[in-house]
Amino acid sequence: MKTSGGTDAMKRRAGESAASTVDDGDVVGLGTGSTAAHAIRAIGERVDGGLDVRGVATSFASRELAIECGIHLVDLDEVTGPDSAGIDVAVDGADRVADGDLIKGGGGAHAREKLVDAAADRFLVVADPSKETAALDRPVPVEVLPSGRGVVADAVREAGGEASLRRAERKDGPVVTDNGNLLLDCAFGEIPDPGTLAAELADTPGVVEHGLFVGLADEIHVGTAEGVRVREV
Ligand SMILES: O=C(CO)[C@H](O)[C@H](O)COP(=O)(O)O
Repeated sequence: MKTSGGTDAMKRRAGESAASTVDDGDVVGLGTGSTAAHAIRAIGERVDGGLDVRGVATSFASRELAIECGIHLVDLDEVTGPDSAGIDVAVDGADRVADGDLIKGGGGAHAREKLVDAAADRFLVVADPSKETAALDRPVPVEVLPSGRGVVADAVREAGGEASLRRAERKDGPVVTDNGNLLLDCAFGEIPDPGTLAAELADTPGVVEHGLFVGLADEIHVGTAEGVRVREV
């Protein structure tokens, strides 16, 4: 995604701030998107300087970037489950941040992002100030089984929303996720009770994962023109 130099600098500050908290020996969840990419590059620079970490990618894109940055990668199932190392910290971006709750999935990677971010001991959100709003107010990306898109769209309408299939920009047809599924962007207007909507979406047959991240974030790092604001939630 193309951003202005100013916004990109703010995203970079947020990414670098979160990357600076990674410790030697950590297993690190590597988020997706332009802000998370700054964090991945900053972790890569620390790896060049001798930091020993293992990364868990949340998407094809974050995997490619991590490889380019020299970060040793492991699969999620190598570090989770009984007697496993676990994930020490995950760093990921967001499309909206309100009261510590998030809308994610602008890049269509929220299913794997949620797996990794929720499994981490510490989940650090990295954002620029445009992502902060009083209420979650943009369409919620919902990954659906391809054959279930009509069923899910009907359920979204019954819940008071409107679902639109995300279409690809450079091909005729829909966006297909890294998991081979489709995406519905579901507009509900302002979401007064994200927890209730999250539970409703999760209960809908055909939904693989939705982009509401409720109560998962531990710290929000917001890059600004002056520096970085860090807030625990
Ligand atoms: O959820 C995401 C991808 O699924 C991204 O983290 C989110 O879209 C933010 O992206 P960016 O940092 O480029 O603004």
